[in-house]
Amino acid sequence: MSETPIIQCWNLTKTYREGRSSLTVFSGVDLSVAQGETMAIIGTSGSGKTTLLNMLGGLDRPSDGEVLIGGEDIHGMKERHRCRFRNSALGFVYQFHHLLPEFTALDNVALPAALGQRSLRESRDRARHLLERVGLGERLTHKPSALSGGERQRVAIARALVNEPRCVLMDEPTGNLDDDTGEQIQALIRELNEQVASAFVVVTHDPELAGTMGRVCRLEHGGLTPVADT
Ligand SMILES: Nc1ncnc2c1ncn2[C@@H]1O[C@H](COP(=O)(O)OP(=O)(O)OP(=O)(O)O)[C@@H](O)[C@H]1O
Repeated sequence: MSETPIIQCWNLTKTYREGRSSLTVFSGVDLSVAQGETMAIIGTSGSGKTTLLNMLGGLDRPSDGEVLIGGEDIHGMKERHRCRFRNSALGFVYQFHHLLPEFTALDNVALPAALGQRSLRESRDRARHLLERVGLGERLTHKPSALSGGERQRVAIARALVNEPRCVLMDEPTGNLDDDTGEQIQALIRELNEQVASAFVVVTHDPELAGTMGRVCRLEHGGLTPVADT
Protein backbone atom coordinates (compact mmCIF):
# COMPACT_ATOMS: atom_id res chain seq x y z
CA MET A 1 0.00 0.00 0.00
CA SER A 2 1.27 3.46 -0.86
CA GLU A 3 2.37 5.59 2.06
CA THR A 4 1.30 8.89 0.48
CA PRO A 5 -0.66 10.82 3.14
CA ILE A 6 -4.27 11.30 2.16
CA ILE A 7 -4.11 15.00 3.05
CA GLN A 8 -1.05 17.22 2.99
CA CYS A 9 -1.12 20.95 3.21
CA TRP A 10 1.56 23.54 3.52
CA ASN A 11 1.49 27.17 4.50
CA LEU A 12 -2.28 27.28 4.21
CA THR A 13 -3.48 30.83 4.65
CA LYS A 14 -6.90 32.42 4.32
CA THR A 15 -7.51 36.12 4.26
CA TYR A 16 -10.97 37.54 3.60
CA ARG A 17 -10.90 41.00 2.08
CA GLU A 18 -13.80 43.42 2.04
CA GLY A 19 -13.07 46.85 0.70
CA ARG A 20 -10.10 48.17 2.62
CA SER A 21 -10.43 45.82 5.55
CA SER A 22 -9.08 42.29 5.66
CA LEU A 23 -9.30 39.38 8.08
CA THR A 24 -6.64 36.69 8.15
CA VAL A 25 -8.42 33.68 9.65
CA PHE A 26 -5.30 31.50 9.76
CA SER A 27 -1.87 31.49 8.20
CA GLY A 28 1.01 29.09 7.67
CA VAL A 29 -1.02 25.98 8.54
CA ASP A 30 0.81 22.73 7.80
CA LEU A 31 -1.00 19.42 8.14
CA SER A 32 -0.57 15.81 7.14
CA VAL A 33 -3.26 13.16 7.56
CA ALA A 34 -2.26 9.55 6.95
CA GLN A 35 -4.45 7.03 5.18
CA GLY A 36 -7.09 5.69 7.53
CA GLU A 37 -6.17 8.18 10.27
CA THR A 38 -8.83 9.88 12.38
CA MET A 39 -8.45 13.45 13.50
CA ALA A 40 -10.53 16.10 15.22
CA ILE A 41 -10.12 19.83 14.72
CA ILE A 42 -11.38 21.83 17.69
CA GLY A 43 -11.33 25.55 18.47
CA THR A 44 -13.54 28.38 19.59
CA SER A 45 -16.34 29.70 17.43
CA GLY A 46 -14.93 31.83 14.64
CA SER A 47 -11.42 30.37 14.86
CA GLY A 48 -11.70 29.18 11.26
CA LYS A 49 -12.47 25.46 11.54
CA THR A 50 -15.09 25.40 8.80
CA THR A 51 -12.94 27.59 6.57
CA LEU A 52 -10.03 25.17 7.01
CA LEU A 53 -12.18 22.10 6.35
CA ASN A 54 -13.65 23.67 3.22
CA MET A 55 -10.15 24.40 1.98
CA LEU A 56 -9.02 20.83 2.61
CA GLY A 57 -12.05 19.62 0.66
CA GLY A 58 -11.50 21.98 -2.26
CA LEU A 59 -14.75 23.85 -1.56
CA ASP A 60 -13.02 27.16 -0.85
CA ARG A 61 -9.69 28.47 -2.15
CA PRO A 62 -6.78 29.38 0.11
CA SER A 63 -5.16 32.81 -0.21
CA ASP A 64 -1.81 31.07 -0.07
CA GLY A 65 -0.46 27.55 0.34
CA GLU A 66 -1.18 24.18 -1.18
CA VAL A 67 -3.48 21.22 -0.47
CA LEU A 68 -2.68 17.77 -1.82
CA ILE A 69 -5.30 15.03 -1.60
CA GLY A 70 -3.68 11.66 -2.20
CA GLY A 71 -0.74 13.57 -3.72
CA GLU A 72 -2.93 15.63 -6.11
CA ASP A 73 -3.14 19.40 -5.94
CA ILE A 74 -6.89 19.90 -5.47
CA HIS A 75 -6.81 23.68 -5.95
CA GLY A 76 -4.66 23.38 -9.07
CA MET A 77 -7.34 21.35 -10.91
CA LYS A 78 -9.83 22.79 -13.38
CA GLU A 79 -13.29 23.15 -11.82
CA ARG A 80 -14.85 20.13 -13.60
CA HIS A 81 -11.95 17.88 -12.76
CA ARG A 82 -11.99 19.10 -9.14
CA CYS A 83 -15.74 18.28 -8.83
CA ARG A 84 -15.23 14.78 -10.19
CA PHE A 85 -12.16 14.22 -8.05
CA ARG A 86 -13.95 15.50 -4.94
CA ASN A 87 -16.92 13.21 -5.58
CA SER A 88 -14.72 10.14 -5.84
CA ALA A 89 -11.98 10.85 -3.29
CA LEU A 90 -13.80 12.71 -0.53
CA GLY A 91 -17.01 12.38 1.46
CA PHE A 92 -18.64 15.33 3.23
CA VAL A 93 -20.95 15.49 6.24
CA TYR A 94 -22.27 18.87 7.37
CA GLN A 95 -24.02 20.02 10.52
CA PHE A 96 -27.27 20.50 8.58
CA HIS A 97 -27.10 17.30 6.50
CA HIS A 98 -27.81 19.12 3.14
CA LEU A 99 -29.95 16.27 1.81
CA LEU A 100 -32.04 16.89 -1.29
CA PRO A 101 -35.61 17.30 0.01
CA GLU A 102 -37.39 15.86 -3.02
CA PHE A 103 -35.30 12.66 -3.07
CA THR A 104 -35.80 9.54 -0.94
CA ALA A 105 -33.10 8.45 1.52
CA LEU A 106 -32.08 5.76 -0.97
CA ASP A 107 -31.70 8.19 -3.87
CA ASN A 108 -29.90 10.80 -1.75
CA VAL A 109 -27.26 8.18 -0.96
CA ALA A 110 -27.21 6.69 -4.47
CA LEU A 111 -26.78 10.04 -6.25
CA PRO A 112 -23.01 10.56 -5.68
CA ALA A 113 -22.41 6.97 -6.83
CA ALA A 114 -24.47 7.52 -9.98
CA LEU A 115 -22.64 10.80 -10.63
CA GLY A 116 -19.44 8.79 -10.29
CA GLN A 117 -20.49 6.84 -13.40
CA ARG A 118 -21.80 3.75 -11.66
CA SER A 119 -24.98 2.25 -13.08
CA LEU A 120 -28.24 3.19 -11.36
CA ARG A 121 -28.68 -0.37 -10.19
CA GLU A 122 -25.22 -0.58 -8.64
CA SER A 123 -25.61 2.88 -7.09
CA ARG A 124 -28.89 1.87 -5.47
CA ASP A 125 -27.48 -1.46 -4.29
CA ARG A 126 -24.59 0.35 -2.61
CA ALA A 127 -26.96 2.92 -1.11
CA ARG A 128 -29.27 0.22 0.25
CA HIS A 129 -26.36 -1.65 1.79
CA LEU A 130 -25.00 1.49 3.46
CA LEU A 131 -28.41 2.57 4.74
CA GLU A 132 -28.86 -0.88 6.28
CA ARG A 133 -25.43 -0.50 7.85
CA VAL A 134 -26.36 2.80 9.52
CA GLY A 135 -29.62 1.28 10.80
CA LEU A 136 -32.02 2.74 8.22
CA GLY A 137 -32.94 -0.35 6.24
CA GLU A 138 -36.60 0.36 7.04
CA ARG A 139 -36.46 3.99 5.88
CA LEU A 140 -35.21 3.66 2.32
CA THR A 141 -38.17 5.34 0.66
CA HIS A 142 -38.63 8.14 3.20
CA LYS A 143 -37.87 11.68 2.13
CA PRO A 144 -35.79 13.85 4.50
CA SER A 145 -38.90 15.65 5.80
CA ALA A 146 -40.21 12.28 7.05
CA LEU A 147 -37.00 11.47 8.94
CA SER A 148 -35.82 12.58 12.39
CA GLY A 149 -32.73 14.79 12.76
CA GLY A 150 -30.60 11.81 13.76
CA GLU A 151 -31.93 9.72 10.88
CA ARG A 152 -31.16 12.51 8.41
CA GLN A 153 -27.63 12.68 9.72
CA ARG A 154 -27.30 8.89 9.31
CA VAL A 155 -28.40 9.27 5.68
CA ALA A 156 -25.80 12.03 5.24
CA ILE A 157 -23.11 9.75 6.67
CA ALA A 158 -24.16 6.90 4.37
CA ARG A 159 -24.04 9.33 1.43
CA ALA A 160 -20.52 10.43 2.40
CA LEU A 161 -19.33 6.82 2.32
CA VAL A 162 -21.03 5.63 -0.87
CA ASN A 163 -18.02 6.13 -3.14
CA GLU A 164 -15.60 4.60 -0.61
CA PRO A 165 -13.77 7.90 -0.26
CA ARG A 166 -10.17 8.12 0.84
CA CYS A 167 -11.17 10.72 3.39
CA VAL A 168 -14.43 11.83 5.01
CA LEU A 169 -14.61 15.47 6.11
CA MET A 170 -17.24 16.18 8.76
CA ASP A 171 -18.28 19.62 9.95
CA GLU A 172 -20.03 19.48 13.34
CA PRO A 173 -21.85 16.21 12.56
CA THR A 174 -23.48 16.17 16.01
CA GLY A 175 -23.86 19.95 16.37
CA ASN A 176 -27.55 20.13 15.51
CA LEU A 177 -28.70 17.11 17.52
CA ASP A 178 -29.90 16.59 21.08
CA ASP A 179 -27.47 14.86 23.45
CA ASP A 180 -28.83 11.32 23.08
CA THR A 181 -29.05 11.49 19.28
CA GLY A 182 -25.60 13.09 19.18
CA GLU A 183 -24.23 10.17 21.18
CA GLN A 184 -25.80 7.68 18.77
CA ILE A 185 -24.21 9.45 15.80
CA GLN A 186 -20.92 9.60 17.66
CA ALA A 187 -21.08 5.82 18.26
CA LEU A 188 -21.90 5.28 14.59
CA ILE A 189 -18.91 7.38 13.48
CA ARG A 190 -16.66 5.42 15.85
CA GLU A 191 -17.99 2.11 14.52
CA LEU A 192 -17.54 3.18 10.90
CA ASN A 193 -14.00 4.43 11.67
CA GLU A 194 -13.14 0.88 12.62
CA GLN A 195 -14.88 -0.72 9.64
CA VAL A 196 -13.93 1.37 6.62
CA ALA A 197 -10.51 2.27 5.27
CA SER A 198 -11.24 6.01 4.93
CA ALA A 199 -9.50 8.67 6.99
CA PHE A 200 -11.87 10.88 9.01
CA VAL A 201 -11.30 14.58 9.74
CA VAL A 202 -13.98 15.95 12.04
CA VAL A 203 -14.56 19.56 13.07
CA THR A 204 -16.38 19.49 16.38
CA HIS A 205 -17.22 21.32 19.58
CA ASP A 206 -18.09 17.98 21.15
CA PRO A 207 -15.21 16.89 23.43
CA GLU A 208 -16.52 13.32 23.55
CA LEU A 209 -16.52 13.01 19.78
CA ALA A 210 -13.07 14.63 19.60
CA GLY A 211 -11.84 12.16 22.23
CA THR A 212 -12.74 9.21 20.00
CA MET A 213 -10.44 10.44 17.22
CA GLY A 214 -6.83 9.27 17.00
CA ARG A 215 -5.50 12.82 17.08
CA VAL A 216 -6.86 16.20 18.15
CA CYS A 217 -5.61 19.58 16.90
CA ARG A 218 -6.75 23.00 18.04
CA LEU A 219 -7.14 25.94 15.71
CA GLU A 220 -6.41 29.14 17.62
CA HIS A 221 -4.74 32.48 17.02
CA GLY A 222 -4.54 31.61 13.32
CA GLY A 223 -2.49 28.43 13.81
CA LEU A 224 -3.15 24.70 14.18
CA THR A 225 -1.49 22.96 17.12
CA PRO A 226 -1.70 19.38 18.42
CA VAL A 227 -3.57 18.86 21.68
CA ALA A 228 -1.61 16.65 24.03
CA ASP A 229 -3.37 13.58 25.46
CA THR A 230 -4.82 14.25 28.90
N1 LIG B 1 -17.15 34.45 3.18
C1 LIG B 1 -16.62 35.10 4.22
N2 LIG B 1 -16.30 36.40 4.12
C2 LIG B 1 -15.74 37.06 5.16
N3 LIG B 1 -15.46 36.50 6.36
C3 LIG B 1 -15.76 35.19 6.52
C4 LIG B 1 -16.36 34.43 5.47
N4 LIG B 1 -16.54 33.16 5.91
C5 LIG B 1 -16.09 33.13 7.19
N5 LIG B 1 -15.61 34.36 7.56
C6 LIG B 1 -15.02 34.73 8.85
O1 LIG B 1 -13.94 33.84 9.10
C7 LIG B 1 -13.88 33.50 10.49
C8 LIG B 1 -13.87 31.99 10.64
O2 LIG B 1 -15.14 31.47 10.28
P1 LIG B 1 -15.44 29.91 10.36
O3 LIG B 1 -16.87 29.70 10.00
O4 LIG B 1 -14.43 29.16 9.60
O5 LIG B 1 -15.22 29.62 11.94
P2 LIG B 1 -15.55 28.34 12.79
O6 LIG B 1 -14.37 28.11 13.68
O7 LIG B 1 -15.95 27.22 11.91
O8 LIG B 1 -16.78 28.85 13.65
P3 LIG B 1 -18.03 28.05 14.30
O9 LIG B 1 -17.42 27.11 15.31
O10 LIG B 1 -18.84 29.14 14.93
O11 LIG B 1 -18.74 27.34 13.18
C9 LIG B 1 -15.06 34.19 11.16
O12 LIG B 1 -14.60 35.37 11.77
C10 LIG B 1 -15.99 34.49 10.01
O13 LIG B 1 -16.75 35.65 10.25
